[in-house]
Amino acid sequence: MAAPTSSHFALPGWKPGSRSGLARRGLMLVLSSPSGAGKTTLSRRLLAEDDRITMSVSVTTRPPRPGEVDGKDYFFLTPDRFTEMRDTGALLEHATVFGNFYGTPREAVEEALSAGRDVLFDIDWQGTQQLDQSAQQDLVKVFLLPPTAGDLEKRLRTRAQDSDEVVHQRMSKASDEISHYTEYDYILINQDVDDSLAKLKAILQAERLKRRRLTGLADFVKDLREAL
Ligand SMILES: Nc1ncnc2c1ncn2[C@@H]1O[C@H](COP(=O)(O)OP(=O)(O)OP(=O)(O)O)[C@@H](O)[C@H]1O
Ligand SMILES: Nc1nc2c(ncn2[C@@H]2O[C@H](COP(=O)(O)O)[C@@H](O)[C@H]2O)c(=O)[nH]1
Repeated sequence: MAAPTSSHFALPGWKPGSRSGLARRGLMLVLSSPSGAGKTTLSRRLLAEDDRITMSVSVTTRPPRPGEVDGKDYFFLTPDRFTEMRDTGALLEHATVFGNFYGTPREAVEEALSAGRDVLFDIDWQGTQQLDQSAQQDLVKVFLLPPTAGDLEKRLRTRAQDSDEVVHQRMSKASDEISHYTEYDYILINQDVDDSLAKLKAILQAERLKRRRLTGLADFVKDLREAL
């Protein structure tokens, strides 16, 4: 496992390779919300400010929006290719959302986690339920709410990347999506992006310090106690 590089989980006295080195398996930070509440916006900000978290790039059969880049925003697949990945177990979770297929490629996530990196997911409640069954201990689930229904519609419209029909379809599903908020650990009302980002970073920092996530802690404490 890679040596920890941040003071967030390197205790005082930690030296690379030393017995008291603390490492941890990465955690899986899930963001869900009704469409347009701000997951993509917050994810980009978090990724720009935290170099220990990696985005899970989903596969989808939805067509690219203007400006979206294949391999960065999504891997855009044909339905046949998506089905092949799903049927060969290459997806950690998958769901049909707004009539398109979406899924999380397994390999990249497993590699990142075992290297001690955290992974950020922008997925819906169906995918979150599936991850909860397979990776409950690693999962941190955050649900974003818009401040008002009017704000949500305005955000979908000002994003200006979807047709009126698509905006209408997404608004009509928002209430159902929101009904799943009770399945999440944390709720952020995304009024102000800077404020939401600060809260998201605080959640991440606290979750990284959870005792059960730290490997090597028992040895560290043993060494410490022996030296007393
Ligand atoms: N706190 C905020 N205040 C005002 N506008 C916001 C806020 N957060 C995001 N937005 C804007 O709302 C629009 C939708 O945001 P974004 O694309 O991040 O939503 P999303 O949850 O990722 O949507 P989807 O589920 O459809 O992918 C964007 O134009 C974004 O700039
Ligand atoms: N279960 C999954 N849901 C996903 C995945 N990737 C994205 N999504 C969710 O789909 C909707 C629509 O996204 P959009 O980019 O078309 O606006 C949104 O709720 C995403 O969170 C995935 O891999 N699995």
